[in-house]
Amino acid sequence: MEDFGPSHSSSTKLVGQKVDSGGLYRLLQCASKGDTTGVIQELDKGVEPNGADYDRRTALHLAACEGWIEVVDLLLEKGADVNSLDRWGRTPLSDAHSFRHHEVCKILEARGGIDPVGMDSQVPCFEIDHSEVDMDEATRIGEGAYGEVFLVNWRGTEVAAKTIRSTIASNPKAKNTFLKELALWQQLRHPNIVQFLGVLKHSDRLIFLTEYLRNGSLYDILKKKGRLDTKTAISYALDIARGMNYLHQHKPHAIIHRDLTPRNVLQDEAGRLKVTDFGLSKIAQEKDSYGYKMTGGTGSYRYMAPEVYRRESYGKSVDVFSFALILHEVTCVASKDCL
Ligand SMILES: Nc1ncnc2c1ncn2[C@@H]1O[C@H](COP(=O)(O)OP(=O)(O)OP(=O)(O)O)[C@@H](O)[C@H]1O
Repeated sequence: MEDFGPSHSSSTKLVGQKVDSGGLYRLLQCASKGDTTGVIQELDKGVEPNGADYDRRTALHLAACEGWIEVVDLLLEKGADVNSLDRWGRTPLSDAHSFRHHEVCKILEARGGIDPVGMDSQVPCFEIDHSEVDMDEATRIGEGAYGEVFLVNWRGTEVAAKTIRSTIASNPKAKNTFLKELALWQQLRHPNIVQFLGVLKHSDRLIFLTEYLRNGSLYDILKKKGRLDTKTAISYALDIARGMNYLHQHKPHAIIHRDLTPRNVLQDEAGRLKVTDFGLSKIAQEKDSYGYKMTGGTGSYRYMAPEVYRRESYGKSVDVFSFALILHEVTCVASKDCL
């Protein structure tokens, strides 16, 4: 996907002021793709190097996350703040540490970079003490195939707490697979991927926290609005494509979503779409052994490539199939009847 135009130019909240949001988004996109020429172009146009997206992620965070040495050097040269904090309290060095980009770590450290989250960024799955979240005060948001979702308060921020059904959590093999998927999710950082925050430890239930997206799912949006206008549809398509591209480009192995549906695409306050729940469907596909229902009950079969339910392939093509169907629906047919 080559178009790096603004996601939602009129509604997006940006930390960097005095620039059009399109310029800032292009800078962020170029930084995350290692496009040095694009970064220079945007900075030359006057885009502020410390501008940030809604999650307060700067171009330096994104370049450090991906290990783009040249872009990191360039941004620092142009005045990027080496210790800017994103919404999760992470600096560019925290991200470079997490992804083991040693050269980038050295560059950032030489410029005074610090990593406030320290070893937390290295652990396979960030554990949060259950006493930090009062589940008795939780507000139920909804329910999916794996369990209920609640709105809770964690460290002064509203976050989503996803509880996993006891039928799954009590099965050691299923629980283990779940934790492995969460450990992978914990490593991911992208503006179009829902941010995983951690697993509650010492809890009698399996509960994990993610960022809370107050506008709900694309499913809710389509149900309410029906077919979208072209501009919105393109902007949504780009958001999903960027998130999916990030998953598919993941090294050393591509991450295949397997359950990309409008219900698994959520919208933040700024109007940006983020993909969630990737990889977790792998567990549901082993439904027979764990005895719980497949997500198809809420509409997943509709978006599922034939090779998945024939259990022939779980490659990138299955996500492309789902993506194409979602695109078709948001641009052509989305109506209350088809959802
Ligand atoms: N991070 C979140 N922020 C806000 N709402 C959320 C979040 N995660 C899930 N939800 C809402 O909670 C409900 C249940 O979500 P969940 O992911 O458990 O199931 P689902 O995706 O709807 O269905 P399935 O599990 O069958 O795919 C949905 O309505 C979704 O919009």
